[in-house]
Amino acid sequence: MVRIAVYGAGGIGCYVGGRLAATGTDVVFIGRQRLADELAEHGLQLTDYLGADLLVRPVRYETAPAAAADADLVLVTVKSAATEAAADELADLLKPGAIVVSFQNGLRNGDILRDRLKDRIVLSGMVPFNVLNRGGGSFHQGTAGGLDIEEHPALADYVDAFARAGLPLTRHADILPVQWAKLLLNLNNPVNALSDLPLRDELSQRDYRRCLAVAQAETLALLKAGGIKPARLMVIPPQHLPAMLRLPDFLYKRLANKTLAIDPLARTSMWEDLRAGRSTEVDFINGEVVRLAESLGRTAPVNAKLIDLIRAAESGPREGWTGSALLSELTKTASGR
Ligand SMILES: NC(=O)C1=CN([C@@H]2O[C@H](COP(=O)(O)OP(=O)(O)OC[C@H]3O[C@@H](n4cnc5c(N)ncnc54)[C@H](OP(=O)(O)O)[C@@H]3O)[C@@H](O)[C@H]2O)C=CC1
Ligand SMILES: CC(C)(CO)C(=O)C(=O)O
Repeated sequence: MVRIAVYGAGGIGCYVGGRLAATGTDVVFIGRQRLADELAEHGLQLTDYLGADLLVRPVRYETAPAAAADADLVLVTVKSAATEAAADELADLLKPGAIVVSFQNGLRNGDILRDRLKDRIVLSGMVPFNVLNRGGGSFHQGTAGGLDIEEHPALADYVDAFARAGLPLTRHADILPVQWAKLLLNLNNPVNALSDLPLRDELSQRDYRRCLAVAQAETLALLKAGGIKPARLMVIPPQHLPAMLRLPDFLYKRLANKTLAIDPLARTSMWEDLRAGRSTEVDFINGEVVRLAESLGRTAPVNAKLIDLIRAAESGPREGWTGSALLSELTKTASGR
């Protein structure tokens, strides 16, 4: 039987690993003592937007990296800033030929792992859905989706386990367009974190959506200039996202109800980071847009401004931004005022 290790088992790791464990796969979770204690006390409870409710108990949750030593497949689910350290911890431990998958946001985590984990198969993956850590060992999937992953023949041994877990793997010959498409959606992370609202409430307000639209429009123009075509992850093609976001509320809601089920609990991972007083992944999301712009001899003022605002929020509490105040800040920036 294959053994799977989840390295950095927080929101995504506990949820994905938990769904696998709930359907009979051998999973070891590796992460922090506070979660080890929570799961020892309560077990791992997994709920989703469709009403699923699973309890996994007992859970093998370890805090020492060595617990990954005999894994055939390692799912890396630390936040992006922790990837280098995780890779260094795993480098001398993992079996040669072990498969390591980055199920993280951003574009660079796979490369960071690949550089440090020679003789292993390193693949990039993408998690399209939202997971909320509700505390007490309870994790909630708030939006729809399976898992996307870079194609490799060695994945054949795992496809059934993920399908059984209700998280089927969609395999891609080229994952970069998928990662860029996800990054376009993650441009909402700073807007959501600054709004201090649940995702659904935030997206139901046109001014916040217009903030996201200006960040996406800036990014789409740069992708076009750079010859990068983001994949289509939703019914709406990526190029049409800003226009959809700018629709008046009643039209947007009508369209969103048909295409995008978000439950009222969902928040972004960046909101969770700000709330917990951690540094965020803004440099791995909006920072990629700024770097793309620089590589093309251009600028990305809206994304650069969002980075500045998140940095300020990381260094101290502040009331949530209203949509109109944030929009005026971003449009002032975009027009160079
Ligand atoms: N949450 C979501 O809804 C989604 C998240 N993602 C992406 O998935 C990735 C994971 O996010 P998420 O699960 O929310 O993050 P979490 O912070 O919830 O989980 C990561 C966990 O890893 C722990 N950790 C960090 N470094 C190590 C290490 N060296 N060894 C062991 N444990 C470690 C962290 O502890 P500590 O905090 O103490 O460092 C934390 O508990 C991110 O890239 C995120 O953007 C993608 C889609 C949706
Ligand atoms: C699923 C999504 C887009 C929003 O929750 C996300 O990736 C995140 O929170 O980081």
